Amino acid sequence: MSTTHRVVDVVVLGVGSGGEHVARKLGAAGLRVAAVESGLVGGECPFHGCTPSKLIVRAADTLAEARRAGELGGTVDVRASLGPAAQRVRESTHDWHDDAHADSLEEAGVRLVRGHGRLAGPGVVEVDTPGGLTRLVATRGVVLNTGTEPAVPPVDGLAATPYWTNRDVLEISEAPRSLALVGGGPIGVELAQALRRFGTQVTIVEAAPRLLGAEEPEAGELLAEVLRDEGVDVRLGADLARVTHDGERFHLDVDGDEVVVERLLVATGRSENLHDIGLETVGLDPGADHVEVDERMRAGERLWAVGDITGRGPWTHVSLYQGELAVRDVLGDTDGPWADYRAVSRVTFTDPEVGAVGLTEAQAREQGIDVAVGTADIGSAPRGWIHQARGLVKVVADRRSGVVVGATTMAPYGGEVLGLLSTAVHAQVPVSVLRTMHFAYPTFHRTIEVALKETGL
Ligand SMILES: Cc1cc2nc3c(=O)[nH]c(=O)nc-3n(C[C@H](O)[C@H](O)[C@H](O)COP(=O)(O)OP(=O)(O)OC[C@H]3O[C@@H](n4cnc5c(N)ncnc54)[C@H](O)[C@@H]3O)c2cc1C
Ligand SMILES: NC(=O)c1ccc[n+]([C@@H]2O[C@H](COP(=O)([O-])OP(=O)(O)OC[C@H]3O[C@@H](n4cnc5c(N)ncnc54)[C@H](O)[C@@H]3O)[C@@H](O)[C@H]2O)c1
Repeated sequence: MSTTHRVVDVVVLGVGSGGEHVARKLGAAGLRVAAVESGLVGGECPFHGCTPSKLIVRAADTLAEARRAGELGGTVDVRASLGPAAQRVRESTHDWHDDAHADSLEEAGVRLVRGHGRLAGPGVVEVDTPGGLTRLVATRGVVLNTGTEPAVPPVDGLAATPYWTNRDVLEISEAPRSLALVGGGPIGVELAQALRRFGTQVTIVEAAPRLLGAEEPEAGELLAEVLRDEGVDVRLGADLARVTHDGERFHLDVDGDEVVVERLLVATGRSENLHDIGLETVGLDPGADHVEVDERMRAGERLWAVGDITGRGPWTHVSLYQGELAVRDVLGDTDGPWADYRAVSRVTFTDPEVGAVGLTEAQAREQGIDVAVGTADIGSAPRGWIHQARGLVKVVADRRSGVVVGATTMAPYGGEVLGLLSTAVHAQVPVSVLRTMHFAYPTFHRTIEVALKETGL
C-alpha cells in the first residue's frame, strides 16, 4: 500500500473532549491542523459517557419524583419505560454517528484523518487509514488526547461471557429485568439507581468497603443507604470469584453466594490508551499509567497531552480546561495563569447528587494540612426537611490559612449547590468571609453556613 505524506502545523492524535476543542480552536486560528481519530470524533463523553448516562438519569429521576406524588400531592400512576430516554439518547448521539462533530471540525478547517495513529518520533504521526499509511509531519507539534477504554478485571470466567461495559449499556432501549454491576464507582452508582428506577433488579458488587471510594466516606456510606432503601442489593467488600454464562443468564460467585442475573455490567475503572501510540519513539514509557505534563500541558519535544491520559482528573471539564491551556501554549499566548488543579470539581449524578471540589479530608491530612472539618446534615435543615431530602455538606479547611481546601455537597442538585464552595476553594476565600455571607432562606446551600460554623474558624 502507498504512503501519503502531509505537512501540517499541528496533529491532534485522538479526538475526545479536549482534542476536539484543541483541533477546532487551532483550526479556527488559521493553523493547518490534522485530527486523527480511530473511533467516534468527540470520544466517550457524548456517545458513551456523560450525555447518554445523564439522559437516562434525568428520566429516572422524574419517575422517582412521580412516585412521591402519592405521599405529597395526589396520585400518579407510574409505568416506567426506558423508551423515551433511549430515544433521546439516540437523538443526542445521532444513532452513534459522529457527522456533527466531524463537520464542525471541517468547518474550522481541520483535516480529519480516520484510523489508528501512532507517534513516529517528535512531531510525526503515522496513521493506518483504510487507504494505506498516512504520515503526518507537524511543524509545531502533536497534541495527544487518546483517552481511555473500560478496564476489565481478571475475574475467573468473565472474559468468556457476554458482559456489558458502559458502551453497551448506554445503547439499550429496554431496561433489563435484572442486572449486576461490578464496581461501585460513579458509573456503577449512577446506572444502578437509574435502572432500579426503571424497574430493574440491581445488585452492586464492589470490592472496596464503600461506594464512591475516591470521595468522602460519609458520602459513600449515605449513598449505600439510599440505594438499599430503593431496593438495590449493595454488596461491599465483595469478592467476585467467578462468572459464568449459561446462554441466558449470568451466574456470579460473590463471597460464596450465587447471584443470577440477566445482564452484567462491568464498571471497574478505565485503562489509558497509551500502549500502542508510539510513546517509545519520543522517549516516553508506553507502559506508564499516564503521560506526565507540565503546567502548559507539555509532555516532551513538540508534544502536548490533554484529558484522562494525563491523570489529573478523569472528567470532561478537566480535558476541556487542559485543551484550552494547550491551545494557548501552541499559539504562544503567555498571558494568564497555567494549570491549577486545587479546585477541580466533580459530580456524581445520583439522587441525591454527590458534588465535590478540591481535597477530601484524608487527602488534606496526607498533604500535612492542619485540617478543620465542618459537617452538616441536609435533611435536618429547613429546605431539606421540606423536600424530605437526604444528604450532607462537608467542608475541609486549612486551619493555618483559614481557607476551604475541599468540600462535598450531597443533596438534591448537589452539583449545583457545590458552585459556591468551588468558588471558595478556587479564589481562596477565607472561612471568616464566607461566614458573613447572606444564605437565602430556605435553600439547600444554606446548610453550607452550618458546616462552615462547625469548622470553628
Ligand atoms: C459512563 C460514563 C459517564 C461519564 N460521565 C461523566 C460526567 O458526567 N461528567 C464528566 O465530567 N465526565 C464523565 N465521564 C468521563 C468523561 O467521559 C471523560 O473524562 C472524557 O470523555 C474525557 O476524555 P478524553 O478527552 O481524555 O478522551 P476520550 O473521550 O476518551 O476520547 C479519546 C479519543 O481518542 C481516540 N483514540 C484513542 N487512541 C487512538 C489512536 N491511537 N488513534 C486515533 N484515535 C485514538 C478514541 O477513539 C477516542 O475517540 C464519564 C465517563 C463514562 C464512561
Ligand atoms: N459523573 C461523573 O463525572 C462520572 C460518571 C461516570 C463515570 N465517570 C468517570 O468514568 C471513569 C470510570 O468510572 P468507573 O465507575 O468505572 O471507575 P472508578 O475507577 O471510579 O470505580 C471503579 C470501582 O470498581 C471497583 N472494582 C474494581 N475492580 C473490582 C472487582 N474486581 N470487583 C468489584 N469491584 C471492583 C473499584 O473498587 C471502584 O470502586 C471514572 O474516571 C469516572 O470519574 C464520571
